[in-house]
Amino acid sequence: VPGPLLNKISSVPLAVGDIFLRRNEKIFKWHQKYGSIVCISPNEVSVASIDATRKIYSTNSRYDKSNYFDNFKGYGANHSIFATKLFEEHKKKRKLTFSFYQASTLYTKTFIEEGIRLNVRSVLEHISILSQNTSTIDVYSFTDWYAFDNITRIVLGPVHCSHSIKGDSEERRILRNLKHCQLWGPFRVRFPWAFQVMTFLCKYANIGGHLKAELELAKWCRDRALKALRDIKVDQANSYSLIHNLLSRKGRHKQGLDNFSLAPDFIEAEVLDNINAAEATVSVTATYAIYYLSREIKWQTRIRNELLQLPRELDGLPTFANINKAPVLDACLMEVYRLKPAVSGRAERVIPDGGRLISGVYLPEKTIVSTSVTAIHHNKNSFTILEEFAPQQWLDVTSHHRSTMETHLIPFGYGARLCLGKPLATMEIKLLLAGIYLHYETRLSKLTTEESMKQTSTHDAVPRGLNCEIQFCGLSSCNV
Ligand code: HEM
Repeated sequence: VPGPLLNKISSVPLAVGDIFLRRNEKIFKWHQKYGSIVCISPNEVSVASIDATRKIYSTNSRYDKSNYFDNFKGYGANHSIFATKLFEEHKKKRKLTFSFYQASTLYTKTFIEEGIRLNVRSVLEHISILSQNTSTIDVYSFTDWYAFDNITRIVLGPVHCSHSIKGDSEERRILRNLKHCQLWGPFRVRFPWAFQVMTFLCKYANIGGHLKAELELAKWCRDRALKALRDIKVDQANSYSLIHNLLSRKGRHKQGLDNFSLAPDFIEAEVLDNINAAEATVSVTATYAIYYLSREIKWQTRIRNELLQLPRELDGLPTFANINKAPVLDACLMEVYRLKPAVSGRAERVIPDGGRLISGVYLPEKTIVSTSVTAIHHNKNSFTILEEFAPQQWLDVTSHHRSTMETHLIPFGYGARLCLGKPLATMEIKLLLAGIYLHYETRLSKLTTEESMKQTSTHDAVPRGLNCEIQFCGLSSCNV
């Protein structure tokens, strides 16, 4: 396999990339130098073509996930859908929540849209109050609360969900600590023992409280899930939530599923995993969207003009069905997905028995392979503008070229394990951006720099500065 000689005999170069949170950048540079398949570490290979991606991730290929996903075991031995490594076991489990998260379900349940719209209103109130007293607002905080409140409502139901946008709370503290914890994630994965020792020492020195954030979130989720499980009446038609959905399947032996997968332990693991999967990714993406739009005012103006043409509901927002069809907003989001995919780059799979031929190179069984999302998103045969935020390339394009671009846009993964939350994430982000840009013009604060917004290769690819200060100007006072 092509690649730097050192990578073939030592994992140090990749480990350095991990520790300095630059894994994705490093792998992309190796691709630029050595081509579409590179050795990134002994027994680890990265690919940068859609053909290879299809071979690795498609349903027919049946590759298992790597041991990296053991880091996401929910509680003890319980593997959620995301963390289940074996192809066949995953296939069975995925059926449990697949239909719940499909666009055809989510986009037709008024309960879901209503809940998200309420949270958009809460964000707008938060901005309105803060902008009277401060000149800039940290967008990365409220997008985080927003994403958390949305997913907890969908997973736990309206009674047991969080309300972190509404006021300072235990949840806000946990979320703040989780962000800091992200920066330690790659170190924890590389050196689990060193991380444990560090956590132990920090506990005694009474510092580094954020290192426990994942445990705190797990406890929070378990407490709420247990309450929700106790309170839910399965026959109650209007208690729509993931927990309700999983419980109402229990005992029905639908689709030949094993009973074990519906044990309360599995449900708890799934609750934690879905909350984890949805909170940071949506928040990071929405934050980068507001960042780019604040840098390029002309695009927020175009979004606003487009939204102003749409009929509004009583809460002042157009329906999601209409917002979702707005082309400029869509093009801007596509560019954010392309430039700042909220993923670690570690969608690792294991080459099955007998080995496989990938990109013309034979890879022996048990080799770990993954696609470099950064390399695919910077493919010059698919995208005309590579480095800049360029929504126009999604608008001024033939349908044939657009479909090539869409094939090369993979922030939600690919194939058999494509993100289950893609429709939900898109709905949340578009409704939030519509709410903000119908009421405010946003500008970059001097505190927000390219350096502070540099994307790290942490599990959810957070911005290095862990905040994003933005100026909000109410439209009437801005004369927009
Ligand atoms: C912009 C936001 C999001 C991004 C960029 C994103 C990205 C991803 C990616 C890349 C994967 C595949 C990982 C792999 O193949 O190893 C994935 C899986 C998953 N995501 Fe998301 N995600 C987002 C939002 C969400 C939301 C809102 C949910 C809500 C529940 C969610 C739930 C899941 C689940 C359950 C899986 C596991 C699917 C499986 O293994 O079958 N994600 N996500």
